[in-house]
Amino acid sequence: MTGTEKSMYIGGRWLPAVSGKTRRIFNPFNGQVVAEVAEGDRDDAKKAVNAARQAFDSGVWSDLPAAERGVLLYRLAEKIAEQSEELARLETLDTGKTLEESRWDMSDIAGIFRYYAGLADKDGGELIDSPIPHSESRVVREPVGVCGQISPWNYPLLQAAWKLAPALAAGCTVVIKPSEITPLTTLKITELAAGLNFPDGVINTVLGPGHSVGAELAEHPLVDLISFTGGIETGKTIMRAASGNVKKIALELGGKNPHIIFADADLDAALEAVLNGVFFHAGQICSAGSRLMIEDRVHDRFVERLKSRMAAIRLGDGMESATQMGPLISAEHLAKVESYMRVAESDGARLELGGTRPEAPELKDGFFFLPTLLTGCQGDMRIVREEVFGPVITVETFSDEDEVVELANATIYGLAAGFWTRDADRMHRVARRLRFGTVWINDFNVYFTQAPWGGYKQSGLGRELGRHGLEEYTEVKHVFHNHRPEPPCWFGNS
Ligand SMILES: NC(=O)c1ccc[n+]([C@@H]2O[C@H](COP(=O)([O-])OP(=O)(O)OC[C@H]3O[C@@H](n4cnc5c(N)ncnc54)[C@H](O)[C@@H]3O)[C@@H](O)[C@H]2O)c1
Ligand SMILES: C[N+](C)(C)CC=O
Repeated sequence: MTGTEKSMYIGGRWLPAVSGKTRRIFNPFNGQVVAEVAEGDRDDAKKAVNAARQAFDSGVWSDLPAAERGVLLYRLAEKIAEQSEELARLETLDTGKTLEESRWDMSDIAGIFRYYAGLADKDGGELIDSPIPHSESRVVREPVGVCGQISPWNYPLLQAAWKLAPALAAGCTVVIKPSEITPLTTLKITELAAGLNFPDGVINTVLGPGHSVGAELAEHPLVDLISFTGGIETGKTIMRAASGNVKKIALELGGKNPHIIFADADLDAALEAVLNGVFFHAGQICSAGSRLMIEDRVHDRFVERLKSRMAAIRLGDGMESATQMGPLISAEHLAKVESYMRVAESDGARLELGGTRPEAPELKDGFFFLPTLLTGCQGDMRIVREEVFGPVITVETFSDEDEVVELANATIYGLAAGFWTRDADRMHRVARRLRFGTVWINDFNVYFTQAPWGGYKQSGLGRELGRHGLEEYTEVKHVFHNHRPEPPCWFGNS
């Protein structure tokens, strides 16, 4: 690690925490310390907000022609692409996910910055057909202002990029806070950005816990928008905190995502999608298809095949090319996933596979949990209703379309859902009826920069990615210009 990677970046300077505290960052594969970083608190967050406020109000970024902002974002994208292998390795060290997954993320991330670099100058506003003679009516989009951005540990840099790129393209200034346990790649791209000509105070990176640094960003009266990705309960806390100055809020929260297999589906392709849908990053994905719903006519056959494929998944060090699934993020999270096995058992679910930590001696120092399959599940079981965020699949059966749509929609979540069928009419019917922000037909867990991402119901507010992701960071202003003002005489003549 270099000196700068240990500090926070505030107002164009690398700074230690005001308190002088630091935090150790661990590799979830073996529990070894991989870095030590500054551990900020509310004072550091306040400094960063003030720097972002000053930069925004000075117009040094927001008044720049959007095309020029785009050029800088494009340069940052190129730096990310050049350094993608180092970034991917850092992400794997920090999260335990396989290097192959981290490489995909990094390639996506460079693309996200390129996309918003290109979009920055594409919205020149809109002329409205004014009903008032001799007047002009225009609608323009302007940057919201200072944005607090809080990201989670499962996709540290990807989720940060979904926030940073559109906010900067829109002309906002930002204070980003990565998860306290996975700050390394966010620090690294801050370093890359610092090497370019972003004006001081436009990008500020603060480190530290959610309950202090994150809470300060959510509460601070000089922050105009808070964008958060993480758990539902934290999202609710942030909504409450943001109400003090009626901040704009963007929330990307959890999911419990149905993956529906109709009997007429291409079952070979569906089986692969079920595996990808849950066992990427050991199931620590907001859109994991952990709630599998199989039509009863094909249930037994599908479950047997799934079980044997799951049993063959190779666990190990994300850095090794043979590894297919890495560890969970931490000992605490492992304990939480494990505790769900007792919940499942008392709910009456049948354990078909896994359900414990692996016994292999080479995995003993990591936070591993075996790929786990639970059958005989019902929609009202806690194991089906709650987000486990681990390598765990629950299986329910159904016998017709109405039944499965009703069951799938009976959840507080609404992030994503997918279904497999060869029936074209059913594709339209079911896609329309599922109440989720993303619906996949004959696929699962597909997301890309050009299409919006976000949740219905308690899975969130607002959208990231695509043009919608840029609009989140703008205010809409109506400018009315009367070219021939005449006295209205409403109150008589003077
Ligand atoms: N919808 C999506 O696109 C999406 C993407 C990734 C992750 N997620 C969700 O994220 C969750 C896992 O991430 P996590 O465990 O890091 O979530 P988390 O809610 O515990 O933490 C997320 C971030 O919020 C901060 N935080 C915690 N308490 C805070 C508070 N009181 N005020 C302000 N900030 C606070 C944390 O420090 C961290 O940076 C899962 O529920 C997952 O589904 C959703
Ligand atoms: C949004 N996504 C799928 C990249 C990560 C969710 O945890």
